[in-house]
Amino acid sequence: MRNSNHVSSIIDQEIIRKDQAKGLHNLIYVKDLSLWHGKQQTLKNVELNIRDKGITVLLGPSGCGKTTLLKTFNRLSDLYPDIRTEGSIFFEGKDILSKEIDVYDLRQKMGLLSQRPQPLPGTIAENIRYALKLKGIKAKSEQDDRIAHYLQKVALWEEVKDRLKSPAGRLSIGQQQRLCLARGLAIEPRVILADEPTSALDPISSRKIEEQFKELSQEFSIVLVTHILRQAKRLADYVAFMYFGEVIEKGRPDVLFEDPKTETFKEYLFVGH
Ligand SMILES: Nc1ncnc2c1ncn2[C@@H]1O[C@H](COP(=O)(O)OP(=O)(O)OP(=O)(O)O)[C@@H](O)[C@H]1O
Repeated sequence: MRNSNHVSSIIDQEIIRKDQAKGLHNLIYVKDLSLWHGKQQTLKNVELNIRDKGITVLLGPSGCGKTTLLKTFNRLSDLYPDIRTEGSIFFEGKDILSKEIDVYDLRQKMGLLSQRPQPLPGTIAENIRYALKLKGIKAKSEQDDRIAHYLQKVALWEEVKDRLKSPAGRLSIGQQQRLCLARGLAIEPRVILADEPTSALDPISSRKIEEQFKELSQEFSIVLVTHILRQAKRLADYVAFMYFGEVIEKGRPDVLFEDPKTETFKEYLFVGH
């Protein structure tokens, strides 16, 4: 990852001051971000602000770089040795691409919900208890209270309260995804990064996840990757449309969907993915 220094946070403070003067509250600022996988450039000069609270949707056809962008937010991109970046991502006054960043801390603040639910081996309760232990919550009674709290928060409590000690793997895929969301919330993130979180789910389970996202967006910033146009229309407070590694249109959904500027986005809307 690229090196950076305190100049980043000075720039960040200036941008924040300007935004606040305009009544905007942004949490993440992506500035001129480019990313290469080896020789292939996957992200090209991305400029994007992620709102503080609400749902920012990264929309676009397969292979346009949505997941890659999402993974740079919690530095999961570090896992690939041939990745090189230029540009910055400002979050809480720091450039998260800089070497000085505590990646462990960053990943706690930027929780990731992946396409396929990935429950831990063990029981339903243990899945959340694990996250609570990571947060340093040791007392069993407090852990139990919080397990109930987070399962309620994802509307799973009524379905599982009598079988908390049964294996998480026995839940339906939709329930597993809500359990993973509850486990992520137990870490108390600031941002929820969701990579096509409903793609493995049936329509009813998908709708439940969408409802949870709407509720959670009052409290958290959610960055949602999807290529489903209808889902973007249902959920987005802000949309970035990506194409071949570039953000080519962005803005409020009412404006963006009603008045697309580029032929590419018009065609995407017309085909209606
Ligand atoms: N680890 C990697 N090594 C090399 N190339 C990669 C790697 N990860 C992604 N790519 C390439 O980067 C490009 C963007 O992929 P990415 O997964 O970010 O797209 P996407 O918009 O999320 O697509 P989808 O909707 O299909 O998941 C693709 O050309 C992909 O092949």
